[in-house]
Amino acid sequence: MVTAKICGISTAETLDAAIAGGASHVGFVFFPKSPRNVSFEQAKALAARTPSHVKTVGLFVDNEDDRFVDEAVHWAELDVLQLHGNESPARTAHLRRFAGVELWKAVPVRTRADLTVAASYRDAADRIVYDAKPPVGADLPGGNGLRFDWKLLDGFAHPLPWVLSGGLDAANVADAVGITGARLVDVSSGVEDRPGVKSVDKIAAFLQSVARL
Ligand SMILES: O=C(O)c1ccccc1N[C@@H]1O[C@H](COP(=O)(O)O)[C@@H](O)[C@H]1O
Repeated sequence: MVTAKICGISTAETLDAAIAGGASHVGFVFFPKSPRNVSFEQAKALAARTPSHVKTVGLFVDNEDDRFVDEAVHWAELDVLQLHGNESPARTAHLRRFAGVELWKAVPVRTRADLTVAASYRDAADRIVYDAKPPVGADLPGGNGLRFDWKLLDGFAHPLPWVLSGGLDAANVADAVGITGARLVDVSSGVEDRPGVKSVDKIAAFLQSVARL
C-alpha cells in the first residue's frame, strides 16, 4: 500500500479534501518565505479538524529557535516534525529530543552522491524525505515542484524509512512509485493552481492516483 502526505495545507476546505481522499499525512509549513506559511493559530485550528488516523506534520527550515519549534509542535499538537533546510545531524537529533515527536529530515538530491548524506541522519531522524535539490539562489529549499532523477534511488541501501517528494503530481506519481518503490509520497506544488493555492480537485486526483497503486 502506498500512502500520501499533502503538504502546505492552509485552509479547511483543502484539508477536508486531503482527509476525504485518504491522505495518511497532512503538512503545515512554518516558514515565512513560503507562500504556504501558516500561523500557530491556523495550524492549531487545522490540526484540531484532522482526525487522529491522519497524521499532522509541521515543516520547518533552519529554524534556530528551539522554543518556536517546540511550541508550534505542542501547541498545535502535531505528530511529526519535518526539517527541510540545512539542519546538521546534531541539530536534527537535538530537535528530535527537544520536541519529542517523530522527525523527518529532508535530503536534497541531484546526483547519486547526494544520497550518501542520508546515512549521517541514521541516529538523528526517523525518516528521510528525498526531495529535488533546488537551483542555486532559489527562494525555497523545497516546494518548488522540481523532481530529481528517480532512477538514482535504484539499488540504494536506505538507512531509514523514507518518503519520495519533489515535483510529484497525479500524472507522474505512478511512474515515480514504479521506479523507486516508494511507500510514502509527499506533494505540494503538484496539487496547486498556483504557489500557495491548493486545488481541491488536484488533491482528489492525486490521491486517486495513489489509491490505484
Ligand atoms: O511547501 C513549501 O512551501 C516548502 C517550503 C520550504 C521547504 C519545503 C517545502 N515543501 C516541501 O517540499 C517538498 C516538495 O514539494 P513539491 O511537491 O515539489 O512542491 C515536499 O516535501 C514539501 O513538503
